Amino acid sequence: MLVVALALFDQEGRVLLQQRPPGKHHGGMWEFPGGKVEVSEKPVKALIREIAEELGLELDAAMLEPAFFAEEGTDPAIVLNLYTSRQPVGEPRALEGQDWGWFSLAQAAALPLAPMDRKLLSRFAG
Ligand SMILES: Nc1nc2c([nH]c(=O)n2[C@H]2C[C@H](O)[C@@H](COP(=O)(O)OP(=O)(O)OP(=O)(O)O)O2)c(=O)[nH]1
Repeated sequence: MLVVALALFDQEGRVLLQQRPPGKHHGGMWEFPGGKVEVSEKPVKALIREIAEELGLELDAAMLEPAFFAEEGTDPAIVLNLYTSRQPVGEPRALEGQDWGWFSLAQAAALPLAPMDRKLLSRFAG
């Protein structure tokens, strides 16, 4: 299964993270926004769709830079492709009622993160 997610940075170098709803897989843990790529869907299009659904932000493919990936599990194996964007995108709105925020990399690392998101975050910290 392919999942796409976005590390969106603001002008202060903080990254946007959101909290997974309670009751879902990894409920209550923090993650980069994104979601599953549908069959026959181009991954970058899936990411643009998910960001619009979750945060009300209209992104353009040209704003998205492929960054890192992580993988875990079997049956199904999950591959998470992370993109970055550092361009101003307007004010996010939590359209699915989720908590979200801008975090420095140190603040982000102190949150309870979903496992693949933690691995990906550590790539930015160098
Ligand atoms: N971001 C993230 N997702 C993970 C991790 N481990 C893991 O199994 N997943 C799964 C949970 C979800 O099935 C999927 C992420 O896609 P999603 O955000 O659209 O999932 P969802 O829970 O909203 O949707 P659903 O499973 O209820 O259909 O990847 C992880 O470490 N980080």
